[in-house]
Amino acid sequence: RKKIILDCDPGHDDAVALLLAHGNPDIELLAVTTVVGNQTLEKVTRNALSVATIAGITGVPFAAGCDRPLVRTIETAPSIHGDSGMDGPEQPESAIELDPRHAVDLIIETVMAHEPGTVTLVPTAGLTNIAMAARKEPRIVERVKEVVLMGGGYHVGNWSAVAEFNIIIDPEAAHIVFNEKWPLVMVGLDLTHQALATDEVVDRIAKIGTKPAKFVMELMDFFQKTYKDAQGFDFPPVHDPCAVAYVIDPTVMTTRKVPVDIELQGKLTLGMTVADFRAPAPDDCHTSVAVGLDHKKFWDLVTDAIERIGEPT
Ligand SMILES: Nc1ccc([C@@H]2N[C@H](CO)[C@@H](O)[C@H]2O)cc1
Ligand SMILES: [Ca+2]
Repeated sequence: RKKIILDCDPGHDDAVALLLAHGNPDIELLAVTTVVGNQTLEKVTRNALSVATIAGITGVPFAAGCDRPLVRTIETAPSIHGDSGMDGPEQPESAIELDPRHAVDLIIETVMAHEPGTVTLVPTAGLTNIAMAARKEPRIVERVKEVVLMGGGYHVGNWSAVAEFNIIIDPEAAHIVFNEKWPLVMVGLDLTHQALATDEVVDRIAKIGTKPAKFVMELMDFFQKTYKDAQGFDFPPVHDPCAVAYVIDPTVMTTRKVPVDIELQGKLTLGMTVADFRAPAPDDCHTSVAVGLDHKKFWDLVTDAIERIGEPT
């Protein structure tokens, strides 16, 4: 099974990523960590524990991490995720206790406790925790199997004309993460804007008929409304589970090996993930970007995972 640490900011799509990681039999979820992003750290952490309660996730440590970016001020996304960060469904009170460790320490300890080259980091939020972990314990960089992150976009932005939210809210952290020499797959908006929760997809999920399926339905209903109002999409792109799907089955998408770096100075381009498609890619290129999604294979993975979760509570 593939061992992963999910670093997230639930977030409607983070919640689906967590359900996919929990429900898919090929994934061993070693730890879940939260970071400020879609909403404040307190809110996204509460949301993560709510999802764990609904999905019946036990025996997996959940730890909260950084409550603000490395340098800049906090910027959240209530226009998309609402005031709670996961508006739409009723939120259960969670009985799950947070791990007392800081997320950065949980990430470091988990990576160092497993064989080199066996743990994949799956960030689906700003990269503050990941950058801090690499600075506090540089040995994790060569020990991690790979970083598969939802973030960025080589031709698409959503928080500025050319920058994606997870990158631009902490561009200094992203610069650190993209410039460490670990293998890194950027699952950016170019890919995730193909992962639309169409009516057909939502109907498939509704037919599962369990509480977790109903929870996802209510998430998608809210997400569809805000994505329509805020970004003019007919259906919401469910970004974060695309990163988990790649870890499960890399054939779910095509990728290109290209150098990527993060703009830190540009007035118009701050936070842009600049990908250099000029051929040939340097031999020591450690970054790839996701290009084309197999939509059916992706949604098959998501609906299968929700079915496997069943009715845990
Ligand atoms: N408009 C908007 C802003 C932030 C996000 C969150 N950031 C990433 C997509 O930009 C995902 O991880 C998602 O949780 C999605 C839409
Ligand atoms: Ca997210």
